[in-house]
Amino acid sequence: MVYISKLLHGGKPIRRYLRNGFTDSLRVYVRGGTGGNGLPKFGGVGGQGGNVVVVGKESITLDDVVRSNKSKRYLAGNGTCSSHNFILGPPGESVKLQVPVGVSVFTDEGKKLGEINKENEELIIAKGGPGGHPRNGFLGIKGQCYSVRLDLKLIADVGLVGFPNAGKSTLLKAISHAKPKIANYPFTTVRPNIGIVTYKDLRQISVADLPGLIEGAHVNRGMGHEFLKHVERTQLLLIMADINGFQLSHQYPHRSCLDTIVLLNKELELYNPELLNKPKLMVINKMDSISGFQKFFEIRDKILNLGDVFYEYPDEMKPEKPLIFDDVLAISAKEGINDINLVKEKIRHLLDVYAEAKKEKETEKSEFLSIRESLNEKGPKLV
Ligand SMILES: Nc1nc2c(ncn2[C@@H]2O[C@H](COP(=O)(O)OP(=O)(O)OP(=O)(O)O)[C@@H](O)[C@H]2O)c(=O)[nH]1
Repeated sequence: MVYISKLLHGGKPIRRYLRNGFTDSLRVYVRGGTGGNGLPKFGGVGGQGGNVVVVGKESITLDDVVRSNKSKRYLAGNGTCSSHNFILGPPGESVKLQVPVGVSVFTDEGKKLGEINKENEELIIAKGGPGGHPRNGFLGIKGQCYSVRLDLKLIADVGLVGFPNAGKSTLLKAISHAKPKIANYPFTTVRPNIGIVTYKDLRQISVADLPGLIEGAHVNRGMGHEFLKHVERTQLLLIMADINGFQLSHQYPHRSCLDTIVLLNKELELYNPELLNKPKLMVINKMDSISGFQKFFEIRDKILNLGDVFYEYPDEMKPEKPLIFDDVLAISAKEGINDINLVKEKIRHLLDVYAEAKKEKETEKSEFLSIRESLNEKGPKLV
């Protein structure tokens, strides 16, 4: 079975967090080793303290990291002091901490130490101290020590974003084999769900369904922006809205479908304006509702030229830059079997078109570089 799933996924193992529930943040304590003391009498230099290094692994989750070391402390070995037998003290042993691919490492002050994007990629997160030598009075120096946060961002191809109750989980269930929780109340989805969409030619595309966003998410209303980090690495944003709009409860105003799209535009922009540059597919759901199509045709052009309607909104709701969609689809995730196929095909088409464009751009860039290199070789020599 594992072999078959590996085969279907193009020979690569399917990331474990794509199959299971997962922890997406973990705090651990790390300490680099202390350098060994030098030997003044002979000018001996102490060994360097070992480092704490994170190493990327596709096949593990942050839960595995906890299970493998419940203390969550990673202490590298100290360097050996210089001695008669070893004038240059041997270095301390480095500690390797395996983490899932997609992890970024931050200090408690929020400084980013780096990220792991590939299998076996390594990053030193706590350096060992130098050994004692003449310039530091032959006294070994302590290594770096602090707590760090391992922050996992999903690496899914498509990210589903929308207000609560828009039907994101229903769509995910319909297009993939995922089994998300579906209910007629907001915030049914409290953590990201991942589904794998399989096409007839066995190509597989991963889709992440994120908890619903609401207006004011940037000030932590609803689930806040916490989950938006997971769409940063997706290639395509699938933005979903309910044709009937959304109302959190009776105390809150009812927002029309167009309002929710403008508000999503605003929240995405406040989180990270670069998200607006990603390819985007707009899906309007619940078209089986009464006068669904009539409502859709009233707003279709406005969705495609979103910037033109901003003047109708108060300043606090107005985004700086409009979302520009590659396409707008009107579907019923619950009733429309053909609609589901249409969404699947559209996702595939857009991913293929953008992958092709990216490839062409890279080829152009490398051709340009090689032309420049050859011109440099043959061009007039500047003295
Ligand atoms: N009429 C109709 N109802 C739908 C459709 N799609 C989803 N629903 C219903 O809308 C409700 C919310 O659906 P979900 O899929 O849980 O919505 P969600 O966007 O994942 O919601 P959160 O988890 O709160 O973010 C459920 O009662 C669904 O049955 C549709 O196409 N038509």
